[in-house]
Amino acid sequence: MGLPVLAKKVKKLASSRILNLKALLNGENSSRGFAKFRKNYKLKGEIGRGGFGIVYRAVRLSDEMPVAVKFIDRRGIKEWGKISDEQVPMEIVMLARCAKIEGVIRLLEWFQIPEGYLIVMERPFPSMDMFDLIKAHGKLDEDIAAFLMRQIVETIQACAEKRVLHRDLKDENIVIDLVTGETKLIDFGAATVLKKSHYTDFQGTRLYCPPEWFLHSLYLGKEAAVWSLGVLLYNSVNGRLPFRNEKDICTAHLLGPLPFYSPVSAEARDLISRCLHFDPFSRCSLEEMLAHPWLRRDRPSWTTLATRLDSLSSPSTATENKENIDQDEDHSEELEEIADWPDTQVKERVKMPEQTDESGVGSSHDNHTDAHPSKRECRTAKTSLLVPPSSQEMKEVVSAAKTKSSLHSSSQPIVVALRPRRVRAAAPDADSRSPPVLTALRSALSRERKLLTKV
Ligand SMILES: Nc1ncnc2c1ncn2[C@@H]1O[C@H](COP(=O)(O)OP(=O)(O)OP(=O)(O)O)[C@@H](O)[C@H]1O
Repeated sequence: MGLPVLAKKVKKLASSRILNLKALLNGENSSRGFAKFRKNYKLKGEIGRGGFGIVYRAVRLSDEMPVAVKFIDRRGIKEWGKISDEQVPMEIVMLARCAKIEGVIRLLEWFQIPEGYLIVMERPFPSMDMFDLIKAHGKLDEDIAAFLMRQIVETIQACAEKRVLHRDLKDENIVIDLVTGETKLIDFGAATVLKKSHYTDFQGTRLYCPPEWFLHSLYLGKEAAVWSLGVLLYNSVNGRLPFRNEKDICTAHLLGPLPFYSPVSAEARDLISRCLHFDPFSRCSLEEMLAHPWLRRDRPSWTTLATRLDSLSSPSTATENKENIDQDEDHSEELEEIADWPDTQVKERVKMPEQTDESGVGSSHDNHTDAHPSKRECRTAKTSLLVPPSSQEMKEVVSAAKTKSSLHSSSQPIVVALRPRRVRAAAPDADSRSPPVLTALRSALSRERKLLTKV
């Protein structure tokens, strides 16, 4: 059985198992951990899901605080750690270590149930993840990208000081508070203790992964993080990822500078190229990133930037993305009985299998130039099922790319990267022409007004 087929089967299996947990959450199999959870929180709809977990929107009953609840399946937990002598998933240990870091989502508490763990986190309201923000606008205005990136780099640096390495930096894992513009790093499912020596395991997202992993099956923590930040930055200002697969990641440097598909300032290009340096020892450091003029430059406030976001939204993108904003309308009655939901109504963030060759190596023809973006909208987000290519395969790729680079004409774009696609249930919407950020803010304000009148 080929790897992609195997990966699909495992994901399908995991996903069908996760769906059965709706029954568990409604008390049919209720355990002590969950009974305690039910007493304090009210579960609402689903926000997203990955290979071994689902994230739900919920509220804390004592003060109506919006929270997010992540269920992680015990069988998908790869690394464990300890908190006061209790064995818990590393995800919880790492989140707890970062509790005081502004740019990291705040862990409120966790519950153990026989099937896994429920992690309760703060949920900025209204919020949107960076993937949805980029998707809503095609790409980000450089002021907005820099405003967000500066916070993200500072957060990664603060995590490093706590000896936490996130290992899955990507647009989907950055939640943006739409009122303040603050970024919150989420999903510490691949995180581990930051060490000085190299790592030989990886569970993050492969399109954000540095070449040394594919070439040598090892990487250094901070150097790999800087690479991922470079991918994120390129993605923000371009609206697409720089690399399509491992082959692109390992050989793009042989083919000249990365192509840009929209006007991007020389300063931004410079920072991107410093982060995406093939040699990890020549890559810039986190400190150098923060000292770079593109990140240091004074930028307008979030209030100004948010209006720019709205004026950029076309009615169609606004319609498509309005549903992705966490608006927290009170659907509590209909959402309480999650088990009754037909699966088609669940707002899915299903990861589609990538349509390029999965291993990314050894393909006989390179299709950088003849790529049809429409054919490659999908990607597999997690690399957990990815086996590193053999060194023989990589040698073939590198030698093929060297031959190609001598033939390469600079007038041809060499990398056509894909935008990931997520499947979502379409929601009927009366106010579909409002730009998403504005609509979310309006709804937040009206909710606040309602609360004030109650008082
Ligand atoms: N605390 C939060 N506040 C708001 N939204 C959140 C929060 N946590 C998660 N989300 C939303 O849920 C989505 C999935 O969360 P998360 O990445 O933690 O799940 P996952 O199961 O690990 O997914 P993946 O397998 O893709 O990494 C995020 O992209 C984000 O949009």
